[in-house]
Amino acid sequence: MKTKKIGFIGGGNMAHSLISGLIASGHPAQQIWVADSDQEKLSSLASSMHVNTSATNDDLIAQVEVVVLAVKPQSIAAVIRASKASFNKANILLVSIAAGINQQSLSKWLGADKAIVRCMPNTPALVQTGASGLHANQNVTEEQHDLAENIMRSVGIAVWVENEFELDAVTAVSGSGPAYFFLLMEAMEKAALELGLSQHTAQLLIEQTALGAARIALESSESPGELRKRVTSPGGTTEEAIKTFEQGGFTALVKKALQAANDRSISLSKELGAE
Ligand SMILES: NC(=O)C1=CN([C@@H]2O[C@H](COP(=O)(O)OP(=O)(O)OC[C@H]3O[C@@H](n4cnc5c(N)ncnc54)[C@H](O)[C@@H]3O)[C@@H](O)[C@H]2O)C=CC1
Ligand SMILES: O=C(O)[C@@H]1CCC=N1
Repeated sequence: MKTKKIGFIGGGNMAHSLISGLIASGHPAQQIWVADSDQEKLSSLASSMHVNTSATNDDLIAQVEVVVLAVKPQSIAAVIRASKASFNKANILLVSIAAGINQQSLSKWLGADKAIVRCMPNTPALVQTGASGLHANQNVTEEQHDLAENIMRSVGIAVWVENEFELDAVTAVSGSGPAYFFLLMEAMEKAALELGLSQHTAQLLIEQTALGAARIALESSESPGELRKRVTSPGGTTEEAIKTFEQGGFTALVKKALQAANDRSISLSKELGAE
């Protein structure tokens, strides 16, 4: 995998996370190409990460064996259509990370015989703690399947889903998921300031607590519910906080929020997909 040439069309937030993670995991920067219509962004990416840059998307496609399409969902159709001739190159694999753009649309724009992996990563790839869901179409060879998995594995965990619709749920759970935890951290920080802690102390305690909770959940065989009970002493402080969360409809609200993200992934595919 280390010898594979990987190209990123779009060098924004998610490409930055993936490229940083790839380099940190040992993938040579010289084997990575980036193209971005924003020249300033491209230059800053090249100088901070020492990756190759391509003047155009077509130049990039000519250089690499796998293209990770990392532009906004609204730009996917135009980007693929504009480079369709370049994508005709043999044995090229397209990995799309766009939310809500389905295999059917990608195949229509690119060609029904093309190898496509639809993937939903997340930004913790930046620190090699990413979580990705992947789905391959029928044209993806075993080697390409392993290649896509290896790229995502080098920046975290990678899970294949059998049914493509599961990627809408993956998007709602882990694609958008980091933002939910950040929202909770933001809210906790505001509350901590009101309780009299300094910003520095509050931030330090909250970040370490989030890390500790995630590590215990990962390393323990107990469920989050059981782990929560271990913190919750009868008649104690946690019980009061949990009661307050539930009185405010916390669990129901989380369900509603994830459903909304899942539904947005589906509606994006209708709004932006090929007819
Ligand atoms: N940000 C996130 O947490 C996640 C994002 N995604 C998906 O990743 C994709 C990219 O998202 P972000 O990185 O957040 O967006 P972004 O806006 O930070 O990056 C997109 C980049 O594409 C460039 N671009 C636009 N048109 C282009 C073109 N024609 N050719 C080459 N480059 C072009 C822009 O200049 C920009 O640098 C989206 O489709 C999104 O759904 C998936 C998982 C998580
Ligand atoms: O918000 C979005 O649409 C993208 C996809 C998952 C995370 N960010």
